[in-house]
Amino acid sequence: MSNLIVHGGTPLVGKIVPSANKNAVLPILCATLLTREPVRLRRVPEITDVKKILEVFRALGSSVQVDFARGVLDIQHRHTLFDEQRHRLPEAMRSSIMLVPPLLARFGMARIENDVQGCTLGVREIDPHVEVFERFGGRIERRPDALIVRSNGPLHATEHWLDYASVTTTENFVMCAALASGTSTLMNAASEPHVQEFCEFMKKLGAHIEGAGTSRLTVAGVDALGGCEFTFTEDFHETVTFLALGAITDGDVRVKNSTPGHFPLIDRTLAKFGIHVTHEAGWSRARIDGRLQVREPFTANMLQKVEAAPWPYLPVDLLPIFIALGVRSHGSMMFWNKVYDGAMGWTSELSKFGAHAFLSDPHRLVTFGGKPLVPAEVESPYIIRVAIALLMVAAGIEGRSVIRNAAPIRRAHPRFVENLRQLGARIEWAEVPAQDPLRVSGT
Ligand SMILES: CC(=O)N[C@H]1[C@@H](OP(=O)(O)OP(=O)(O)OC[C@H]2O[C@@H](n3ccc(=O)[nH]c3=O)[C@H](O)[C@@H]2O)O[C@H](CO)[C@@H](O)[C@@H]1O
Ligand SMILES: C=C(OP(=O)(O)O)C(=O)O
Repeated sequence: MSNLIVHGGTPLVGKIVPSANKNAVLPILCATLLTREPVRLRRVPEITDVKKILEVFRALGSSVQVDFARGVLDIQHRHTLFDEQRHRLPEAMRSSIMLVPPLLARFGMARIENDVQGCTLGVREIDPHVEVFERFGGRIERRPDALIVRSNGPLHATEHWLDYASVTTTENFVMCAALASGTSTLMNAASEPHVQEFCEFMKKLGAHIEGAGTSRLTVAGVDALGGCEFTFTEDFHETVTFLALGAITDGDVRVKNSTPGHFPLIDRTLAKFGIHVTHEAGWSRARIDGRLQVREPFTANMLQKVEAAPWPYLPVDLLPIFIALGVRSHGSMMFWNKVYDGAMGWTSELSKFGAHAFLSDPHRLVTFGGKPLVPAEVESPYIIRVAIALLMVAAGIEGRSVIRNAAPIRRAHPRFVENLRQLGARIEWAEVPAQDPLRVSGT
């Protein structure tokens, strides 16, 4: 088990260049399997999810050359073969499901393990994905441990309207449509920055996509996709994380940011806690005047609130980071997770720091911030952004805290601890043997 030991209370100061967004990198890696031509990716982050997908590609016989120090990946799926008996898609990561369209396109069959769940945020359906595969002509076979998807020959174009704007289902739709015969249309498509970045990459491969960044996508199928070079942009999750870490420690952090156009709502949400963000000459900076303070709404008898939902709402993956700010800020704030029904259970851990947070229902939490906080040993669930949120709270409290089970951070953020140390944090990883569940405490 990987724990983080944090000696908090030090203001974080300095400059950070964020890594690439895991949720753009992973679909793009999966999409490379749609082409037999060489692809070069730059700014590839050394994170565990990337390594898992690259292992799969190597096992399939693809050529994979990666230099994480330079962030360069050269990949070519020319002599690639998939054998359903031998090969398994990685479990414990949602992105595995995005290997299905390229496997279907290349080998006419794919297999989805039952555990492609990723972060434990509550129910994460695969039904919208299955519907998309079926719409394109895929046939589904249910087995006890997996679903098998098959297609005879190329997929055929389709029109589809999603129940909700699902990120990975939209990416799967685009991958299926890119090589399907005819023009496909998706309504209620997801439009997150990572979906836009993914569509940009697909266009570089030669896909014909219109409407990226909107809720209506049109994809005209082509016979084959080519190779390309592509450079990942900075991860907005990491940008917000470092800005918020600067604010919660009363420091001054500047973060490189080439896409300030994605930030107006994020900035306004930070302003609700008294944090003022500026974007100048490619760098973002967060400052607080005095102390973290929840801004009172003008409407009488209403709680100030942060609502997270599919883009262009505030991204749900940022909610834990804002909850960390909520327990530090004076005043009350309501957090409303409109996406997941099981993403808030971890908030009971906050009481170990002396924080007051009330879970009203599975979707809504109220923080009563500004209480005196104490260092603590807390347990992170298997949720990347929660491990970070707990670390953020600890970083703002003088004394030694421990975040147990913080390893999920390595799924998305390379050199995270090194980056924090560069800003002045006193933090280190501690590898400890996992506890035996049968061992009674004290024996
Ligand atoms: C690899 C990747 O890109 N993962 C991201 C992707 O996951 P992923 O693509 O799995 O997330 P979805 O957009 O499908 O949403 C996840 C779940 O939320 C529920 N749901 C979602 C939206 C909605 O309007 N109604 C609703 O009920 C559904 O149960 C769904 O299964 O998008 C999520 C939502 O931004 C992020 O948390 C994940 O980090
Ligand atoms: C929930 C996340 O990832 P995944 O969908 O891969 O579990 C995340 O990136 O915060």
